[in-house]
Amino acid sequence: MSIEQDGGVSLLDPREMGEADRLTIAGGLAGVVLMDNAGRAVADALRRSFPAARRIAVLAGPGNNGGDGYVVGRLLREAGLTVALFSTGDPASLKGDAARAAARYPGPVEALDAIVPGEADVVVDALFGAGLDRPVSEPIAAVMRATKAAGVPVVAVDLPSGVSGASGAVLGEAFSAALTVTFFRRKPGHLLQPGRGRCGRVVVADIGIADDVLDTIRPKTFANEPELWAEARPDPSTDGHKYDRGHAVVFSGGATTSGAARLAAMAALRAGAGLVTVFAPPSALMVNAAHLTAIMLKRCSDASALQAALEDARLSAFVLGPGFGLGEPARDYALAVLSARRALVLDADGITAFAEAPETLFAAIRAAGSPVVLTPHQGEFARLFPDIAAEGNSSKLEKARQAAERAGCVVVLKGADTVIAAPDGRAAINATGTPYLATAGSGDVLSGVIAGLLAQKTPAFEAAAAGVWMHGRAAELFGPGLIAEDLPGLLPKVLAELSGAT
Ligand SMILES: NC(=O)C1=CN([C@@H]2O[C@H](COP(=O)(O)OP(=O)(O)OC[C@H]3O[C@@H](n4cnc5c(N)ncnc54)[C@H](OP(=O)(O)O)[C@@H]3O)[C@@H](O)[C@H]2O)[C@@H](O)CC1
Ligand SMILES: [K+]
Repeated sequence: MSIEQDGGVSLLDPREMGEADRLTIAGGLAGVVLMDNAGRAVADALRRSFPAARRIAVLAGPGNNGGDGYVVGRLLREAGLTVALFSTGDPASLKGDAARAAARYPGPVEALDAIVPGEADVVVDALFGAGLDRPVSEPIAAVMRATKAAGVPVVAVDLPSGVSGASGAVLGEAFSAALTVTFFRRKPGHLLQPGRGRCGRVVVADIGIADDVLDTIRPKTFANEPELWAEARPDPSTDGHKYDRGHAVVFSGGATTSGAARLAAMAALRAGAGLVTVFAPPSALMVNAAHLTAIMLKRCSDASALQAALEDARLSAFVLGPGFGLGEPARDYALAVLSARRALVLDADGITAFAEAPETLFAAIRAAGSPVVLTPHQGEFARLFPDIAAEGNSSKLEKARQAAERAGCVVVLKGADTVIAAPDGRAAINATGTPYLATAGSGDVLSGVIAGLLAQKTPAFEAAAAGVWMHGRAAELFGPGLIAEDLPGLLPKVLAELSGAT
């Protein structure tokens, strides 16, 4: 059994992980063996990451996460390290596998508040894992604060204590780990913020749970990584005609706000659309003409002109919103594209334009049945889904899922941990990108990339997920000083990476 499991892209919430555990035990592997394997994986990862560490403090909680801690303590002692173990309660009150692990621990068990964190080279956090269900309160929180203040590196078992595995929320006090060792598959809390920022490096350990338990569990939450959508990506076959790669259309706003459409159009072209046209109102024709070369330009003065243009069935994917302006034209154009059953990316003003009448939009999306992707940031999301946004207890993952189900289309809820959700319940959490992506026009580029993939017939969920990943990866390749204009030009490098990798 190797320590590091490939992990795969599936993410398991605590309930699903419990099922993986039960299925494995029902298949004949004892729970105590799973716990032993978990503890061994943590001990090994710790020794590899901190080879010079000699004095280890283990903080053990009241459940099975604490049980893992007793195993770690025992194995590190056997390896010749100096281990002190501090427990939240009387070890005699532990149950099941944790009680058995504690019984095999060969050293003294001290009270939690006896710890002097500065005397340890590494602290093992085995307080709470998947079972955390309420904020960490005093006196445990005080010990966590003292440990943090001492600046000793923390190795977290499964999750940094205080981080919810399901939502990434910080419940009360939480550790910031240097290394987190989790088991079988990552959990949503390892990717959703603020949890992701508390995990440090995440290692996924093989503890003997077979991959085929996933056939029964059928997880619907994923890390947004190429494995998730590699097969759905357009086939860049060499002998195709440009029309085989689709024709994307981006609607331009007026003369002074037309740059956003050009950013989206360039991104759609770089993402592989065969042709891209900017549809511009008469006032913005000249400024667009002055800036566009490979991208075509067409006058579109009102909804009836658009209706006429939609007669051309080759126009396959549309972007509406970037710099477009609010009000009636935005609504009319979106509804016209939907009634012509074309793929649509609705962003920015295109989303806000439906703030007063979201049901009109959702009904049109359902009637169209064509691929539709909404790309709101938090503020735009709250305009379209005010009740879902205001729900204090639901995670970003749940919010995006509920919104996708209600709207009947793919929803990309943007941020440092962008969530892409489909109406069938699938959701992916993205981790590519840098803080430099928070720059003017960055969202316009994203909508263009997604439209470029939709134009090539990539299904909506995969197009949105791949687009978000590629957008973030482009930013990573550029680094500091990024502006939105840089992003489309970086897409060829990203595509080359993907072709090499998949
Ligand atoms: N599943 C698997 O495949 C495997 C799982 N394994 C390991 O098991 C871990 C999950 O174990 P778990 O379910 O016992 O939960 P865990 O995180 O120990 O916490 C539960 C305890 O904490 C308590 N409690 C909760 N919140 C609290 C708070 N704020 N403040 C105070 N107390 C609080 C709660 O108390 P109660 O609510 O009953 O009062 C209960 O006693 C998992 O993370 C992994 O490390 C591995 O061994 C191998 C295979
Ligand atoms: K922990």
